[in-house]
Amino acid sequence: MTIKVGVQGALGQMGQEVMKAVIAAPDLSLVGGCDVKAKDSSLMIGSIYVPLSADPRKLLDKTKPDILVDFSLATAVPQTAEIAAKAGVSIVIGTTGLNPQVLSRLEELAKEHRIGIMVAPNFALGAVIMMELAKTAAKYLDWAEIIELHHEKKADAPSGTSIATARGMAAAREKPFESPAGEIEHKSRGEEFYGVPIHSVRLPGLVAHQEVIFGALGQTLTIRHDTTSRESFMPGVLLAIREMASRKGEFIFGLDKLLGF
Ligand SMILES: NC(=O)C1=CN([C@@H]2O[C@H](COP(=O)(O)OP(=O)(O)OC[C@H]3O[C@@H](n4cnc5c(N)ncnc54)[C@H](OP(=O)(O)O)[C@@H]3O)[C@@H](O)[C@H]2O)C=CC1
Ligand SMILES: O=C(O)C1=N[C@H](C(=O)O)C[C@H](O)C1
Repeated sequence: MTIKVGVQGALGQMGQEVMKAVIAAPDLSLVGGCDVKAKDSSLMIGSIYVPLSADPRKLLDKTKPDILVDFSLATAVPQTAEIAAKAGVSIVIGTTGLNPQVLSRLEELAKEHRIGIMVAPNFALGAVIMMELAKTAAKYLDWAEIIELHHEKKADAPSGTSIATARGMAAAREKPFESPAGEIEHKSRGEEFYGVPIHSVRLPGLVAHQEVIFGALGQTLTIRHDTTSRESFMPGVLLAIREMASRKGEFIFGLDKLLGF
């Protein structure tokens, strides 16, 4: 059976990549795109006309997707999710910067409306492995900091990946990470999440990169992941679409859950 897919944030960097990947997948059908700057019209991708709208309600009514993939802006997600859930459409969300209240509401929506909802801060396999390796290292090494580096157009900071990494690292330990004794709050020391300082770099020329650096007596361990192209996210996004189409009533956070980690 073909899974019908709509894309929110369709005119953005990720949205365009997702639409290409969906068109290329034989078991998926791209039925439409939605974006704040779209006019009610259509977009030609290769030889396919994709209906576009600025209004997710209109798009869902007109194109009736099974799944809506969202790569837009954190502030857009709550409203889009309510609309999709009421229409019985499952949702795969890559948008980062969602706060815990929004995540809880998404969990409720999945159950209330018997739809699948997945939120993943990073769909690249290498990034998921980096997060898993960081959890392992965090069990043994007492000092850690994260540096995340992204393109200059990124809206949120720190990245969703870095916050999820810090959360996983802290959960893997029995005690908090160490930090310098009597440290004064210097702005340049980054912002702490789950006891791990995170430093954000934004520069043209970068795509998405992260280093998790552990320290111990006489040694450091650096785990680094580099995204050099947004194609890296597509196998993960397609896996999530295929899985969430049939996981009615389930809320899943993180691609690791679908990869059996
Ligand atoms: N989970 C993952 O693996 C990944 C997640 N991301 C995340 O995905 C999101 C998008 O990234 P990226 O594609 O680079 O960003 P872009 O800014 O390129 O794309 C976002 C698109 O959404 C549009 N948009 C903004 N507000 C709304 C709204 N209210 N309704 C509909 N569309 C809206 C933007 O329009 P406008 O330009 O006018 O604002 C833009 O066209 C970010 O949160 C990013 O962190 C990115 C890469 C991988
Ligand atoms: O905005 C991006 O580009 C990315 N955002 C995600 C994040 O915030 O972690 C995933 C990846 O780092 C690319």
